[in-house]
Amino acid sequence: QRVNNFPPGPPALPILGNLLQLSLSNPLKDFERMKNHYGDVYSIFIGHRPAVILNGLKAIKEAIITKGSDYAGRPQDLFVNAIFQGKGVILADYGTNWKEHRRFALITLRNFGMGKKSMEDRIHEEIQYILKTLENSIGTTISPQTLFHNATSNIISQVLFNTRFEYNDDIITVIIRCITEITKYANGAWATLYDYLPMIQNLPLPFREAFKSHKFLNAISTHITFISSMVTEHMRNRIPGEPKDLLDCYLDELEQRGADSSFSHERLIGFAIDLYGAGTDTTSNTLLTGFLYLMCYPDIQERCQQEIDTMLDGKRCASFEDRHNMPYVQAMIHEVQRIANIVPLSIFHSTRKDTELMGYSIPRGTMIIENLTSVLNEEGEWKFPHDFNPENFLNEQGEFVKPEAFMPFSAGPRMCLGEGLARMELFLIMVTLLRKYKFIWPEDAGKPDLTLVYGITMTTQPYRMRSKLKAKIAKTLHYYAM
Ligand code: HEM
Repeated sequence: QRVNNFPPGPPALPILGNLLQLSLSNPLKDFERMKNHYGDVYSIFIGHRPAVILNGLKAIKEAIITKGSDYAGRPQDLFVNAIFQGKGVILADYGTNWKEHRRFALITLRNFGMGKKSMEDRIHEEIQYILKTLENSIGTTISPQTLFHNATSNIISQVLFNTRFEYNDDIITVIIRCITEITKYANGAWATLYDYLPMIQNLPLPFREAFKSHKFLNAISTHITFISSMVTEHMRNRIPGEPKDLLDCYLDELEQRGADSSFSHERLIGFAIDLYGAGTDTTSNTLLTGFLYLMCYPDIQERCQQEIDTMLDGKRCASFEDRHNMPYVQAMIHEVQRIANIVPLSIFHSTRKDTELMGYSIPRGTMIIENLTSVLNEEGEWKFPHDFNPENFLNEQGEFVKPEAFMPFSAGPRMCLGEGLARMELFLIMVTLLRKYKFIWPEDAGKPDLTLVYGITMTTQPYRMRSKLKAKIAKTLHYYAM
């Protein structure tokens, strides 16, 4: 039963709630259908538990920005909580642990060079490996999935562990596969069933055994083992007071704070798992969507390249500051992020007290699902809500403008804390690659399929791409080989 003045929604069945009205493999269309029927704020029942779905800029803004503190909790009784046990920052509920770890992450990432030269250097170093891989693929086609996942994983790995891995390294290949599986399984059919019907956790064998040996749990335990080994290695080899990476900084902080803070070795593992996973899968999937669209829209690719060539003329490499002189490229990258819709339902929030939204009453502890998809393609907020068109981010003078409805990183107190790093990576990687290569959809690859695959993060269908040295670059190759 919906309590008085609770947002409306479809009638729910006993035990199952609205389970039968949602596709377990991709509920995005069902959410949109319900929005058209019940309005921007509606509710569904996940088993016996109510959840409120927020759609559109107005409702989402009121909740997570205007009343941000009321909506900044995280549900603590989902499948993913049972697995990760609230040790990191992403799933941690509002409170001292989350606040201290979030603050520490933001400060440390900034000190490691967010917006500063050193982070740019690290990203440029990794770009050299991407360029080498592309160089070796000339005359043939490559699958960019592994390439971009390896590159973004190495960038965050440098920040966390001061380590990078070769692209054919066996360990990292497994770890990246685990991360991509986790983001698909964590809100896939199995996890959703567990959340809808928590009683399945207590069913007798062999069901539980089958569940325990499921690929998802294997992926998580491999990932945890990898991060734990990194932490152990840092504890053994670090020089106190001389941090080389974020793990060292954390261990220094732990020593200074002593036993009664929220910092601990165990929490460090959860924290590093979160940053590593969130830092890898999101940025790489955005790049994958970006290059797929640039191949499908060669005119947009070419216009970006013209701007890049003009603005970087005589410069050895791009710097993040250059974005201010490249309105079209900026617009293209933001448009890629809008279309890529990387985290379509954000990470679920929860209310911290009884509150209100658009006239409805929302009790404390209600699960809140921010439907970011509904804002990123909201009619009335975009010039071309359903097309890929960088004009969505350009004003009549051709200047770059960022509409309020651009929120792929969400907003408010729980907003993505890796935004700065992600934006720098996207800009430097896309600009450097587009400066040197033209990307072409292989003639024998059939028609490109732009349908994205649903998960906590959206991914493209696997595809192959052909890269060709740009004519101007081909002539001056020696310059870049320096
Ligand atoms: C294009 C890239 C990225 C996108 C689209 C993205 C998007 C998001 C979104 C939508 C959230 C949920 C915010 C909320 O609950 O309201 C989030 C949270 C988070 N992201 Fe990102 N992210 C990206 C890159 C990164 C990177 C590179 C890192 C690591 C440095 C990172 C670390 C995190 C963390 C730790 C949280 C949890 C914040 C909290 O609960 O306080 N993300 N991100």
